[in-house]
Amino acid sequence: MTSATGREPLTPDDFAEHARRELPADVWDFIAGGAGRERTLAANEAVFETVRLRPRALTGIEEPDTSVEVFGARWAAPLGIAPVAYHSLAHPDGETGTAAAAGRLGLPLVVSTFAGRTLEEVAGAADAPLWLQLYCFRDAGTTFGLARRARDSGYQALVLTVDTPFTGRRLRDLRNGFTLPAHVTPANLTGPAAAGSATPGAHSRLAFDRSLDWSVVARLRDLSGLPVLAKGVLTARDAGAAVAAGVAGIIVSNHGGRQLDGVQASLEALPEVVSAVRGRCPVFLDGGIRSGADVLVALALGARAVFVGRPALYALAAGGSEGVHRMLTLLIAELADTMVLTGHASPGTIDADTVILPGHSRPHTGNTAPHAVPHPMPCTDRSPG
Ligand SMILES: Cc1cc2nc3c(=O)[nH]c(=O)nc-3n(C[C@H](O)[C@H](O)[C@H](O)COP(=O)(O)O)c2cc1C
Ligand SMILES: CC(C)CC(=O)C(=O)O
Repeated sequence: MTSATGREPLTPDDFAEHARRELPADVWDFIAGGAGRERTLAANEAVFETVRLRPRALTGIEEPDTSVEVFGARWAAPLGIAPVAYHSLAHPDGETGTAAAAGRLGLPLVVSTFAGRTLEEVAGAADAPLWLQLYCFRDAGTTFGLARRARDSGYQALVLTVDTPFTGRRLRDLRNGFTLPAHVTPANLTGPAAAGSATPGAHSRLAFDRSLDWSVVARLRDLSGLPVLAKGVLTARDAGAAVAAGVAGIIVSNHGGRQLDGVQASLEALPEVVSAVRGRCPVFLDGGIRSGADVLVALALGARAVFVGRPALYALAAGGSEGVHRMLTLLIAELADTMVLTGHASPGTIDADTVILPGHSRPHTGNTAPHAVPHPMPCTDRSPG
């Protein structure tokens, strides 16, 4: 697992560079790409560059405790792996390799509806919490069957993806005529739900249920007995609807810039959602997290924890299960260092005063409660005027 410069990867970007060399060009494009002109994809990472950290001196913290509690389970850090389809595209270890790596470190994995391994196989490989991400199919029996299987094999929550009535216009895939290699199939789908899945974009338009409304949250919760989170919320309005529908948590996400190009970066949307939720459920974030400092910034703006998507596949491509273990270990170590240097012995104290947002020379004062209503995040649009 060495990079182009012959060195061990030290950051998610190093893993990405390695993956780019390993993977066929069309597979790289499927993973790395976004919708439309990829403005939101770029903004997800760029927005973190605009936030400044505030150091603390002589705090006496020797070893910070990075762990957090989520739905009664202890995670080793406020960090998990986002649902990403087909890990076997990146490496034969697939989702079982990712689950084993995350599990060894005490970090959760959200398994995609489009996993290349069965839910039961992944459960057998994991020692840490598993959540199942759900797409809802026109064939409702498929969706509810997945939810029941998740409950029966020990998954701790369902993550309903709410931003994808069909997949966004991903121009790289359209130009490449992308189809999945024959060995990569959705192991948990059978019958009409699986038909045509080798072409993800076209398949989503045929198979996904676009008639859904928020009442599906209660149906999924009642039949599975599991907490249901909504993934893909970016506005106060949708956050309010999600809470009213009874979600146990919200994941602020724009699907890694793969759905509606032009929407806010996830971090930009986070304060609005946190304010609207008013502590009624935990708020999580994915999109653009590429360092331990990024994790801390998201917590400072009100996230309980964050998820990484592409970095998991890049690390898998670079070194299989061991690669994922190394990438996650590096992120936890960076987070721990950043916590010491900003004066936080545990994630619970990381508050809005830990960061300065663009356009501000000082942090907002008077807000020292952890995860309290944070600053508004100004738009990072760099266009003139
Ligand atoms: C290749 C790929 C496949 C994805 N598959 C799914 C999926 O099956 N379900 C889902 O809800 N989100 C899916 N996502 C979105 C991720 O869950 C997540 O929102 C996004 O990757 C986070 O951004 P990041 O890649 O910058 O960390 C996928 C993302 C990628 C890159
Ligand atoms: C197979 C796709 C529907 C997975 C997905 O959500 C994505 O590619 O963003």
